[in-house]
Amino acid sequence: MSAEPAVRIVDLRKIHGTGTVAVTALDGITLDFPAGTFTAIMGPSGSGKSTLAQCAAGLDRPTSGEVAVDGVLLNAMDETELTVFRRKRIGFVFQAFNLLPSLTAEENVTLPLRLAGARPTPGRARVALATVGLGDRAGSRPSELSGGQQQRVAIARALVTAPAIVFADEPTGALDSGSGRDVLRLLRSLVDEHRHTVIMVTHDPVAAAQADRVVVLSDGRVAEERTAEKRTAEKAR
Ligand SMILES: Nc1ncnc2c1ncn2[C@@H]1O[C@H](COP(=O)(O)OP(=O)(O)OP(=O)(O)O)[C@@H](O)[C@H]1O
Repeated sequence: MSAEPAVRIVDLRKIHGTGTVAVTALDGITLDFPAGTFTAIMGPSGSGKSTLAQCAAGLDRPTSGEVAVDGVLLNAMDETELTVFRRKRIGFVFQAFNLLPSLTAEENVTLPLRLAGARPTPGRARVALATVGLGDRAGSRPSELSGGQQQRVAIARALVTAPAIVFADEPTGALDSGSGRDVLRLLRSLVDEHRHTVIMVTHDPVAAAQADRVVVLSDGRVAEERTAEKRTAEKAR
């Protein structure tokens, strides 16, 4: 096992805007996200959850502080290096799925590989789609899939590069409760069965209950950290 956490953030600060409209979204956050764990980030609206995920995933730049993914410091990278690194090592799942409507499930899934300059074999996408339970839907376009299935394609797309970390920002926010439950079970199984590392932003306590650890933010700071004792006890059995 790698001694490095999948993600380490140290004294992370983010100020949006400048002068009189400046908003401190993150006010000194230090957290480790160990490999093979599932963490939920909770907190009231405006507490900094999405900003934390965006900065930790290299989609936004912190004002100060450090972000390391799999031991690699993101701060020092220029935009091109960051883009290349993100494509290979970081998966992101959005509330609104963000699939390209004209592409099949398989083409959506292989997009990160093609953007990274690789010529993916069909097998890569099939494995990722099979992992999310959609091995038989490779040729379907998003409009032919339910919301839950589209989100699972988006998860397969996030997994296809074998990333060090998968970020999910309100992944069940656009789904009915049944499909949402399926997506949460899938995220859980990615951690339990495939040793992926997941960080999920959520408002929903039911969603957060799937995680090993819940980090609660308030005004850009860590207000509380809880580990799921029940789950930890179950795992130990
Ligand atoms: N691009 C931006 N420009 C200016 N202010 C921003 C920007 N993004 C976020 N903020 C502000 O930063 C603070 C944290 O926002 P953030 O979206 O991270 O919170 P959140 O906890 O994810 O909220 P929500 O649950 O409503 O999505 C808020 O006060 C927000 O208004």
